[in-house]
Amino acid sequence: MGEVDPAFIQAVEHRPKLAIIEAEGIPLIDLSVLSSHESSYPSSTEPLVAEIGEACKNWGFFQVINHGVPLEKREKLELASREFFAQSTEEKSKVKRDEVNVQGYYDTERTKNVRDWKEVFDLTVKDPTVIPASHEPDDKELRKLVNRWPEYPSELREAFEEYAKAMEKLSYKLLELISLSLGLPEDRLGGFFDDHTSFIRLNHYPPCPIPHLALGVGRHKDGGALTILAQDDVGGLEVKRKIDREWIHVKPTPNAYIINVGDIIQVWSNERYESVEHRVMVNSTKERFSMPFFFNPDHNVMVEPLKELTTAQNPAKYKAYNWGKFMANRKRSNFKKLDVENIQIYHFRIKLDESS
Ligand SMILES: O=C(O)CCC(=O)C(=O)O
Ligand SMILES: [Fe+2]
Repeated sequence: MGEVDPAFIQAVEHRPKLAIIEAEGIPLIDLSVLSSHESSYPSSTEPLVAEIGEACKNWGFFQVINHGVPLEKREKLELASREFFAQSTEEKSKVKRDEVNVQGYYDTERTKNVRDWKEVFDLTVKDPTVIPASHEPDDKELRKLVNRWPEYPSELREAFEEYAKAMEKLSYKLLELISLSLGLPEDRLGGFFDDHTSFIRLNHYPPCPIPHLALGVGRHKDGGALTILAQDDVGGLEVKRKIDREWIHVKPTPNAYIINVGDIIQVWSNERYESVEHRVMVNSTKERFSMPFFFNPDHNVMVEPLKELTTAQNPAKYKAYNWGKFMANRKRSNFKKLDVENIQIYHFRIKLDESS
């Protein structure tokens, strides 16, 4: 790439600092106590629940080890992803997303209207996945998202399906632990996910000639419930630390998953837990691969603070909003550069004087 498209250039205040400051990182949590039991939570899991609660409250992010996901499943999909992205643009474009079916390959995503230095391939976990056809509140039409499978590598489909199953299992476990950490029954949140709209994004961040000016993904918060991220050993993910709002590097830990609570858990918990801003740095020599699993509820779920977590002294901080419409709105603005601001949960935030 000779001349770099100015659409990639971040505003001065959002440019990354290339020197990595080694600081206290996000918590590392060992899930091995879970493998000794299957369905109910004996008292031996209480310290784990407390640890998860603290991590969600203080960071919104943590890493897990001994999570029960077989390494081989992850490695198979990582390999298939590398093989897919190594093809020519022409080949990859055969499974390119379009305005009707937003699943597939694309290399022009923008975050807050600045282009991201990456290419991605999106696949829904349930195939097909049903979501509203448009973001218009009165439009009741639904649309089926179907996955586009590339011809090469032919192993991608099976690798994806196996990995997605393992991610589903881990996300239900995490959801139970998060419910318990909020003082709720373990099965309080699972019902929102019967027809979940989760998807996996395969990310490829090529080497970048201007790593001090561009980002792999600009600063953002994840809009869904939970994200489970597999990153390779290159590094580049940064999380905004809550205590001082500094960008903190997330050091790769072999075979760990990085978990973060998304906007939906922020709303359900009435802000006991917060969805935290993060971004991805790129570098001039190494390409990087990552695979986030976005755990999202059914499209018809109305997201609002859970009644058990609100009181007269701590009233609901959000009005209810429909997840499917929220998602349809986001997908729309991903696709085209629009002048309007991306939909955000603060658009549903109740101002104090309205609620009193
Ligand atoms: O690649 C990464 O490390 C994170 C990507 C991310 O934050 C996202 O796709 O939402
Ligand atoms: Fe993210």
